[in-house]
Amino acid sequence: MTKPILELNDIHTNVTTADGQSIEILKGLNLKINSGDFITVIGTNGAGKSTLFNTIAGTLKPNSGSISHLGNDITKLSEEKRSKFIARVFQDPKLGTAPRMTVVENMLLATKRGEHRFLIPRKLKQNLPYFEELAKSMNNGLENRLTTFVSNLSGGQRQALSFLMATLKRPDILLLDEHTAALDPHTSQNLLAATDERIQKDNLTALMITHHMEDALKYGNRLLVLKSGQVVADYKEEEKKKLHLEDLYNFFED
Ligand SMILES: Nc1ncnc2c1ncn2[C@@H]1O[C@H](COP(=O)(O)OP(=O)(O)OP(=O)(O)O)[C@@H](O)[C@H]1O
Repeated sequence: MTKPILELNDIHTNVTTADGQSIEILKGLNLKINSGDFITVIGTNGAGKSTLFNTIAGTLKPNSGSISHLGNDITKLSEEKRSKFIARVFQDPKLGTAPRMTVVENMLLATKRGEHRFLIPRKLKQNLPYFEELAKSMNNGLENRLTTFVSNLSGGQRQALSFLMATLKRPDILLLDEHTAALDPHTSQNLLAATDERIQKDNLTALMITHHMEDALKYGNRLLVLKSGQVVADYKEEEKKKLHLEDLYNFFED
C-alpha cells in the first residue's frame, strides 16, 4: 500500500496565552492524509482547526507525537523547510502576497516557494502567457490587472492571487485556512468554485477549514470534524455523500 502523504500520530500541541500560560489545544490528534484527498475541516470556534494547520505547517511544534511526510519523520523540520512541500492560504487577504509588487511579479516569486527568491525580468516575460491563463481561470478579472500593484487589487482578486501563488509550484499539501471568509458571498462562491476546479484538475491534496456547512458538504471527498482538539468524525467518499446539514449541525450542539 502507498504511504500516506501526511500522517499525524497522537499529536499534542500547546499554545501560550497572553498571560504566559501554556494550554493544550490538540489533545492526541491522529490523522492520515492520502494523496488526492480534498478534506473539508469543520468545528466550533476554538476546536483547534488553525492550531492543526499551524502544527502541520511547522508554525507550532507539538509537545509530543509525530508527523511524517511520505514516511519521513518531519516533526522537527522547520516551517521554512516544510514550505517546500506545504503551501497555505490564510483568511486575511493581506497575508501571502507582496503589496508593493505587481501581480505577475508575485506570481513569479511563487514559482520558487521554499527556495531563495529573486526576480529575473526575462523569466517574467517568458511566463506572461502562462500567468495570464492562470489569472483568467479565477474568473474575477485578475487577468486584466497583471501589472497592477497587489495593494490596489480588490479583496477577492487578492485572495485569488494568494491561492494561485500557493499552487503555482505544486505543493504536496495545500492548507486553505478559511480563505474565502473575508469575502462577500458572491466573491466567496466564485473563489471556492475556482479553488475546487484547480484542485480537481491538478489532483492536489488539500485541507480546507470552513464555517459554512453547505461548503463543507459540497466540496471535497472527505469531511473532518474537530472538537476539543481531537478528530471526532472523519467521513470518507460515500459516507460523506450521504451526509445532510442536520448531521453536521448536531456536532455544534451542547
Ligand atoms: N497563538 C496563540 N496564543 C494564544 N492562544 C491561542 C493561540 N492560538 C490559538 N489560541 C487559542 O487556542 C484555541 C484554539 O484556537 P484555534 O485557532 O486553533 O481554533 P479554531 O478551531 O481554528 O477556531 P476558530 O474557528 O475560532 O478559528 C482558542 O481558544 C484560541 O484562543
